[in-house]
Amino acid sequence: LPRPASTAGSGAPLVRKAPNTQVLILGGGVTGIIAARTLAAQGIDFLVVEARDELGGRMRSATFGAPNRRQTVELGANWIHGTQEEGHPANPIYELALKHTLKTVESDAHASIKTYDANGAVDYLDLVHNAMDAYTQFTIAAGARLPENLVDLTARAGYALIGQKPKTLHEIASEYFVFDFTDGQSPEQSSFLASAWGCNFTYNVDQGGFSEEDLLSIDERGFKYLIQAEAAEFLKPSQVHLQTTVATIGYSDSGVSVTLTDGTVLTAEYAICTFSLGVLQNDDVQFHPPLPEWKVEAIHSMIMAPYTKIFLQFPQKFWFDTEFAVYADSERGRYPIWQSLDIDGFLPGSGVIFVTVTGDFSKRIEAMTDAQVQSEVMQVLRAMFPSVAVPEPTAFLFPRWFSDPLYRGSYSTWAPSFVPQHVINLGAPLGNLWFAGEATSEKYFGYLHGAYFEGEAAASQVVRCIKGQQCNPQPPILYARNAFPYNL
Ligand SMILES: Cc1cc2nc3c(=O)[nH]c(=O)nc-3n(C[C@H](O)[C@H](O)[C@H](O)COP(=O)(O)OP(=O)(O)OC[C@H]3O[C@@H](n4cnc5c(N)ncnc54)[C@H](O)[C@@H]3O)c2cc1C
Repeated sequence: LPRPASTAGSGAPLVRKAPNTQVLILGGGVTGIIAARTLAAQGIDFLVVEARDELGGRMRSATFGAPNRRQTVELGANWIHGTQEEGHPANPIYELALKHTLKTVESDAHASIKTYDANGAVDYLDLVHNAMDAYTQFTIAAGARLPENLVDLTARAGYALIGQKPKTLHEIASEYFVFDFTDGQSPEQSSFLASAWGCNFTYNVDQGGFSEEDLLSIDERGFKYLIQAEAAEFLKPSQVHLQTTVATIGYSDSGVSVTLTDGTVLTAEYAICTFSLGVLQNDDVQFHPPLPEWKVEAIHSMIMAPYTKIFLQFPQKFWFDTEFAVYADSERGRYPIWQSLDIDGFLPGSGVIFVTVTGDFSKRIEAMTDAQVQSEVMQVLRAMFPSVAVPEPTAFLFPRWFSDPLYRGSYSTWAPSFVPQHVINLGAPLGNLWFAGEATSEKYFGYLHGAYFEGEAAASQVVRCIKGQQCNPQPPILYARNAFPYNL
């Protein structure tokens, strides 16, 4: 919308009251775009407000590499986790990928692995496979607790219950590959129950999951293309404001008023806030009135896990021919998981390899300079390949999700103290302000498909409210209480 010139410089906030805009969608990631599509299908007017200069949110790609060897790499989401088995429901992200002819390749974290430690290549693949089997036992043990209504525990306690106590560096690195590399946090920090069902609801067809297949996007248009192409089918230019950052959100039972960082005020009957859990935790956006205690408790009882990929390009490939490599350091989680893009079927000849770090280690390195991180990474690579004269990389890229005020981390995971009441409260609306995002998904938190389903669900509820149909959001639970009191 054009900025009214008359009030410029007067000091008074500009009020852009978009005529007929009934719903403001705050954030243009998967949740926001699918919410917008749901409203568009019902003929409801809306406006998407997004701080960045493109849609996609945490589906974010970059062009990386030396000038004559540029490649598209995925800084954020890269996999479609679970596709479809015949006769079973499909992952909606997989359906979008098919619809928009996204180029993907099957990714095999179960078989295409090589193992290393500080002395170079050492074969402890049997331990990696043991860790995979242990995780299956872990999910079964967690599943058995649900019908009994047994309390949640840390994933570490869950592992102990199945007798799994990794001790050697190789065992610890193997556990990391299976656990932290997915959950983005350590077993000490994560929920036993939710880690298990998060896996089952996506991968286990018997539990309503999609399939065990993972696809990796290698599309040069970027993984984000699938959501941008979907948006292009229905989104009119007047229905989206890019490079528009929300500073405050005011809410009541009769409407929502959003103040942008330039002072402009947007008003609407309803709003759907899709900002990440990390943004909500970090007070990057202010709420008026301040969020009630039950909302604050829910927001801070979940974890926004940092998951960071560090990309390197070399003139020549000198590393493994598998897709993955696990590196066991004396410090758990120190540059442990390596992925090669320079393999057949992926991006052969690209010279690109990347390493992923998670959790507290990821936070630690975000505070360091690129040069310091590169030096640590190179130390590890040289330890993994002692007989190779490993050169300095020709390109290096290290995105900092945790310090980015638009994300403040990579994706949500459940802490053991995050109870069912909290997930209801995280998604519960405040007056006409609704909340949706991957984090509000009980079954699929953390995933793109979780974001998809939450955007669709929140917008469907808002449609019902607008149309005057029965629209009863689950009311918040003002006090999440213990079933059994402490006896102090
Ligand atoms: C490194 C990484 C790897 C991942 N890997 C995978 C994977 O392989 N597979 C998978 O399924 N999932 C993966 N995920 C998770 C997945 O990306 C998310 O679950 C999903 O993209 C979340 O979508 P969303 O719309 O809920 O949130 P977001 O994508 O965060 O969308 C929210 C939008 O709000 C905008 N915004 C924030 N603050 C403001 C503001 N103040 N004003 C205006 N706009 C604002 C943001 O720019 C963003 O576009 C990964 C995430 C990361 C970061």
